[in-house]
Amino acid sequence: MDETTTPPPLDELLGGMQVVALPLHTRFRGQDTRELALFEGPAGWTEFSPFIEYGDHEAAAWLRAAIDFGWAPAPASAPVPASAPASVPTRTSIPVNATLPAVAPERVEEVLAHYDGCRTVKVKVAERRQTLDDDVARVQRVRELVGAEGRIRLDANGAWNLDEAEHAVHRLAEFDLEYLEQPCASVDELAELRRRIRYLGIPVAADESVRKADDPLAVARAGAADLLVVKAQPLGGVRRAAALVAEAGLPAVVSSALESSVGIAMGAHLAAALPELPYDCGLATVDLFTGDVAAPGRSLVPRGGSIPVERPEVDPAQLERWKAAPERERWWRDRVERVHALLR
Ligand SMILES: O=C(O)CCC(=O)C1=CC=C[C@@H](O)[C@@H]1C(=O)O
Ligand SMILES: [Mg+2]
Repeated sequence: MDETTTPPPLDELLGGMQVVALPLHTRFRGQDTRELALFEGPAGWTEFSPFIEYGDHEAAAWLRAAIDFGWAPAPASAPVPASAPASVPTRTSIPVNATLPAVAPERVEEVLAHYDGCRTVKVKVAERRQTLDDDVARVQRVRELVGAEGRIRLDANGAWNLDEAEHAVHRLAEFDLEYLEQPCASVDELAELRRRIRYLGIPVAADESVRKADDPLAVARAGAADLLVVKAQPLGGVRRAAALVAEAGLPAVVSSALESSVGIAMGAHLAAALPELPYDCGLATVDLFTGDVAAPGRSLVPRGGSIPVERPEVDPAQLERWKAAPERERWWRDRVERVHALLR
């Protein structure tokens, strides 16, 4: 636990907990609905949303992050660790990318229309039960739509082996790629792929090798990535993630964990605190939902390609509208109780 944020008692956490199930307009990560828990702490609303299949040990970092964002004292009075950059935001808005699930080319235009003014598109590739031809058709359609000035990055979620990744890059390089996110699963494979495709000049980004690793700095130390994708919740919160970026010494892209506007605000505060932000951030994913917990018109969705660095006001009517079923709420209460016990 960050020494500045002692976990509140369990009763205090559970007392104000709200569990919602937000529908997605397009299937993402094999899911049509995103379940998440919200708490209202003294510093404001905060989110705890490890994916359903994650175990308690992995979920502990997500709870630390939620507590840090909802219970940390105001930045001005907080004694932050020397290794962490100031948590006072240095930016007031964050440029963001559109996130395109692995849809058929016919649907690309409709999905991208949700993202107002985004010049960068992250395209999901290497989806199960799809082929490289499907990826090529999707990326080709994106390039047609964004024009020569648009930026295209790909995310394979570690699904390719080394040779598949090398082959895929050869097929997809003609579409002028900004970077390749987690093309292979292991740090060794990333390092070797990076060596093999260096002549193409396409950077390799690490995502799962940071957020799901026992040692999130190992990929940077191994020289296996050109940049890191960092997510506030899995890395234990804004301050811990910012300290990790500083220690890694690599450029970073802040990305969402498919959160409501409350969790996205946590990501926006992380992006605002980083000294350098050379890439658009993956924080536009509220646009993948058909509902949110913020009041209508107040969601953290891009306007003109950016989101503001602010805590959205949570709307009781939206909490009621998207309230999870009672058995799912019980499931989340049990989870919070178990994970809270791990923090002590
Ligand atoms: O980075 C983005 O553009 C959006 C966020 C995003 O892609 C993800 C959010 C949540 C879970 C992940 O499978 C996925 C990712 O792999 O980056
Ligand atoms: Mg990723």
